[in-house]
Amino acid sequence: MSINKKILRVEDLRVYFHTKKGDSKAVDGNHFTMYENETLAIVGESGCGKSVTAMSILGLVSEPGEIMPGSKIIYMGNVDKPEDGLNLATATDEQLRDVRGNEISMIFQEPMTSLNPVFTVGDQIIENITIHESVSKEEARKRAIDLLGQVGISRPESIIDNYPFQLSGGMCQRVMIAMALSCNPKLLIADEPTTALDVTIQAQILTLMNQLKEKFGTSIMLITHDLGVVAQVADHVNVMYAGKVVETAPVGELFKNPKHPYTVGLMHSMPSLATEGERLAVIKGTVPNPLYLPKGCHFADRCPHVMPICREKQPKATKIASRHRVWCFLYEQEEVVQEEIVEVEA
Ligand SMILES: Nc1ncnc2c1ncn2[C@@H]1O[C@H](COP(=O)(O)OP(=O)(O)OP(=O)(O)O)[C@@H](O)[C@H]1O
Repeated sequence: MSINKKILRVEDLRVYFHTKKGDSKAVDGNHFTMYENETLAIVGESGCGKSVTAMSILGLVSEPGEIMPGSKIIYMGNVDKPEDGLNLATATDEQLRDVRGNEISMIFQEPMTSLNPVFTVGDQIIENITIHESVSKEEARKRAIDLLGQVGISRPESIIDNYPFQLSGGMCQRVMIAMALSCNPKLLIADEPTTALDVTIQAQILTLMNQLKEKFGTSIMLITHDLGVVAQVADHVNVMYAGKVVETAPVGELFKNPKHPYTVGLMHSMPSLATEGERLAVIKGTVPNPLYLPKGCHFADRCPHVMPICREKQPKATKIASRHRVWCFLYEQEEVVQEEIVEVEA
């Protein structure tokens, strides 16, 4: 199987919020790689660090948050030295501004609140285009109409002059996607882009995102807590728990052969995956407070297979199959390759 070009490599990403009570370790040692033309879903319960991971990539972590020294977020799109990449964790404000919007765009959960209510959708898309490129207003308007058409809005030449409140939630999310795509980003980060929409519109937006990925070769990071959404659109999945990726795998492989007890628990709590008549399982206990993370595996207190070693130290990555890794002591005893730094390749 040929693998696309790498676009982002995250190594040992730690993001701490320095609070009066101590350091809240929102992200605590994340590793992953993203590829062109691939949708990576980041899945996990509320508070596990999905959004903070995305904000760090965009350089949007603000005080009291800090991307800790040693963290690497290597972006390999259009940068001066693609072979070295640009470390977004240590980039200057100017470099970050340049990457944001031009190279990496983001769409958020609430399309209505992300759009400015006092400007027409056209004004907002046109402004986004003209900030990043030197094109005339007429040319930018033409592009905006074209983009609105591409995201499935009918009569784009009239909708362009509407205000956000004149459009439905699903239409607003399409406008947000058009805006995010207006500068041909290499990487699109979508943070729960469909949670505020009803189920039919959700499906349409997810299909649209997949079509756009194919068409533009964009790499998409999709943040969600919904495994149904993951199954529908992801190529690859990172399962996060309490600030860390605990399992990473191609989507088919993850659903067929989940390894981490947390991944298995998540799957058993998903209605469409439970066998008929089977009661939905709930993962007992709660996510640890990021102020007081345990010394060993963060999932130990909730794990049905917990062993003494799990409370003593953190597991390393174990290779299960091509691009499938798990961080769990259950598998460290198997004869498989273990790695300190994970470059998830074939
Ligand atoms: N400004 C802040 N100050 C202190 N802690 C913060 C701040 N922002 C986020 N956190 C903490 O970081 C942790 C991770 O939050 P994050 O929003 O990334 O979770 P998430 O997985 O995206 O959850 P959700 O699905 O609910 O959005 C949480 O424990 C949260 O309380």
